[in-house]
Amino acid sequence: MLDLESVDVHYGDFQAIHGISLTLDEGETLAMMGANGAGKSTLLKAVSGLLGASAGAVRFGGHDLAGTAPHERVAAGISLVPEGRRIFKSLTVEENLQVGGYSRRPGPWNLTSVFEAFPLLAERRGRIGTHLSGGEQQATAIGRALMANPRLLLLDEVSLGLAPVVVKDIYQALPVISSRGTTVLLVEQDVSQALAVADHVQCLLEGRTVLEAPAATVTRDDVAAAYFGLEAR
Ligand SMILES: Nc1ncnc2c1ncn2[C@@H]1O[C@H](COP(=O)(O)OP(=O)(O)OP(=O)(O)O)[C@@H](O)[C@H]1O
Repeated sequence: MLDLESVDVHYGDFQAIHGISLTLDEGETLAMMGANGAGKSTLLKAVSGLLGASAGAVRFGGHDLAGTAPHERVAAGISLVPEGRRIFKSLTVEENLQVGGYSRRPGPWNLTSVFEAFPLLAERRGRIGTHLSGGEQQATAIGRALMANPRLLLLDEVSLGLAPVVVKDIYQALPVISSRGTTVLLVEQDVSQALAVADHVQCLLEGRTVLEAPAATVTRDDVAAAYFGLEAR
């Protein structure tokens, strides 16, 4: 479904991504890991179209996305949940979800299925954004992206700044999301959570891939070593 081939990304003269390749099949979950500044968010921006690749190719369903604007990528089935839980704070949970479904594709996601994936949201459906906890805001942001019925969901650091018990709640939804056929590319610094939900993991160091493997074959120590550039595989 998603295929990156030797992608470079620059911010002006600064090269943040160096020749990254990855493949992600339909229904799979890939966790992208790495320390702060490794290039994870930059990579998600190159897939969602917020940044262009300066070399290499980003293909979605076999089509090269070069020159395709972010809103066209959303229409094609790519939805990004950016870092920072940017929901509409003056709207209720349900209104936020409805905004996400404004230009929806056909598919399994609607208010009922989002509330099934995130039972905590069902109880808060009439509550406005300012009165939600960090975890509830994060769940709303993910639910809002699902309402568009993406084929590929990009999640940037969903656990950032949340208490471990809340992170567990959010992560419980991921197998439900996958079971409905949605493909997920997630950026995550919480190694245990990432290994628990992902089919494949990829670890970046200074914009380069230093580890790429099926999640079941990787240990926390492998990832820690890759984070710090101690071992490549
Ligand atoms: N707007 C920008 N202009 C210039 N350089 C940038 C910009 N955004 C990010 N960078 C640089 O690109 C590199 C990769 O940043 P990126 O945000 O992708 O890393 P990350 O792995 O997502 O880290 P974090 O966990 O801190 O978000 C870093 O060296 C960062 O300083």
